[in-house]
Amino acid sequence: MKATFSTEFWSAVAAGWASPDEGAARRKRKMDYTVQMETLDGWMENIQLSSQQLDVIRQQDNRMVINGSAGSGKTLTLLYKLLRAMEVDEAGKKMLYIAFSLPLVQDAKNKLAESPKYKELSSQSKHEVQVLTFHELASSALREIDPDITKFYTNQIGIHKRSERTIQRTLAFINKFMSQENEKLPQGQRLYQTHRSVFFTDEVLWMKANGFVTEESYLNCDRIGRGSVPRLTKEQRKTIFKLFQEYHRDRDARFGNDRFDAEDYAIYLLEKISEMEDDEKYDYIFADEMQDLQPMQILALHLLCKSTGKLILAGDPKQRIYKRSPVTLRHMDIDVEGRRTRYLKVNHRSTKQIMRLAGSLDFQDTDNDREEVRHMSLREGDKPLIRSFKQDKDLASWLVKQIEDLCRDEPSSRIAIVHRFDDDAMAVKESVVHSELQKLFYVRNANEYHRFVYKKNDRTVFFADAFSVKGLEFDYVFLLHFDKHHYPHKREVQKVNERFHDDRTSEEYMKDLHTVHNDEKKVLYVALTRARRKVALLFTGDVKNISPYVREFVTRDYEHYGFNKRDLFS
Ligand SMILES: Nc1ncnc2c1ncn2[C@@H]1O[C@H](COP(=O)(O)OP(=O)(O)OP(=O)(O)O)[C@@H](O)[C@H]1O
Repeated sequence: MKATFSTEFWSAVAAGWASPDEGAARRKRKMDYTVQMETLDGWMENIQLSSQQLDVIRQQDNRMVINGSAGSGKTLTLLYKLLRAMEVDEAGKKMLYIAFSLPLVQDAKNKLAESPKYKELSSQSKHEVQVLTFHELASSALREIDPDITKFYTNQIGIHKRSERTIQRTLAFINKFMSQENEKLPQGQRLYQTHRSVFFTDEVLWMKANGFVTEESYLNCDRIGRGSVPRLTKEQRKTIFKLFQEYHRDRDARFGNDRFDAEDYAIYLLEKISEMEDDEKYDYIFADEMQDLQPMQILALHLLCKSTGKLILAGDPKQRIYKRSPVTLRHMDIDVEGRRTRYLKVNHRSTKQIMRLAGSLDFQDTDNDREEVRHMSLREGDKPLIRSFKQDKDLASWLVKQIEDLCRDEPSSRIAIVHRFDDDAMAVKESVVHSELQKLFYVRNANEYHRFVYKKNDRTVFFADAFSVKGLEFDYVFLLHFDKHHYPHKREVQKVNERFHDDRTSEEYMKDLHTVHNDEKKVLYVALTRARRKVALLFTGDVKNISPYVREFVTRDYEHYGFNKRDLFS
């Protein structure tokens, strides 16, 4: 495979997002009446599907989106759709279930393994069923391109978790260019100093995530998701595109079989799909957490379906915690208009009190052009608690006591401490809370989630960052860092401030800052909605240190301790 992306194929993609499945995707919705009266009881233990979930499971469209708030049963419904396809379809079908991360793959596999229906159906070996992350799926295509390739990504890598390898090599490349070549360019094509470093890395990966890998498509694209500063003129875009090509040539020459960036996976998979015969493709693809799949990944899944195949996407735009994109499903010719997009409205995970608090966070979802759908929760519970502590050690001893009590009174409950150290392993290790917890409990990270099987007196707590708890659920969530440095995360605010230097009054600055707040509130929303029974938001310092997002909560919706609610608004 050449370093440059094949112009012919990618121009066709960018021009019309043409799909061989055009006819099939427009096919009329058909209800399968044969099992319409079934309730599918007993397929999974302790699950009685709602009529709305049943309706979605029975729906037969070739392209479908299952939308719904956190905890509304999207994953469950998707798994049931897989089970139902296994039951009703004639033998020999190829079925693929895509989960967002390795822990979620394992979680889906566990749920299937525990399902009496799956046990029955898989023992018949009627179909070929795979459960994979997107990267696991795509790495097989890359192996064909280069059998000597040594390293593979198997997990989804998003904007906040760039691979170090990719960052280092893009930075080295752009820094060399800026110091040696930039000045030699004609004035208009020269890049600004602000185009170096992280800007270039993000631009390259964004281009690949959205399929802007030919000059024409890149020069004409709408740079949604890239912020307004630093500006990039059309002439400068030409420079960036040349660098984009040179970066790949340079990378391939220097890194050989260790050359792929995570965003290349979808691109190469798409090129491979364009050479595939229909019968090599899948009859069914079910993809969860679609809001965080990149456009090229969704396009690859769409094209990886047989012409008569089905692609079912499940997701919640409110939980999108990675970058926005100019490429929509419509651009990709994935027709999910009308009843092909279904909303699950009842929350089966969190209590009314948790959802009320999380639901009052005010953020927009620019991709969600549909009217807001109201959701309801079934269970009542305690109000969330917001609590301040003088110092970390006070917070740690309170937390230890709470967890001690829970381990004694409700030994089978799952407990998570959700932090914002993100990928900073050193910060985790050095944190007072983490070291105090380690003295008394088994502290596990999110990757170990699927391996957690309750044993009496197990004393397990999960200590995980707000990104890696995505898609997981716990009975109790203790959210650390509910302060102004972490919600919004100061790293994200700093990035915007650095881009604008002293000019923090411009409209563009306000727009980019607004985007940061929007994304950070989604991170908080995801973390809060992991809790089934109760959530506590904790911070240290006085009330001035609290996260500004506290003001979006209705004061009667939470208990508080250590500060006065009136001081929040003074
Ligand atoms: N009909 C039901 N009966 C009992 N439990 C249910 C039902 N539907 C969903 N649940 C449970 O509710 C919880 C949330 O379901 P699920 O994980 O499928 O939601 P989700 O919409 O995918 O959530 P998220 O967007 O946060 O990942 C799970 O524990 C699931 O088993």
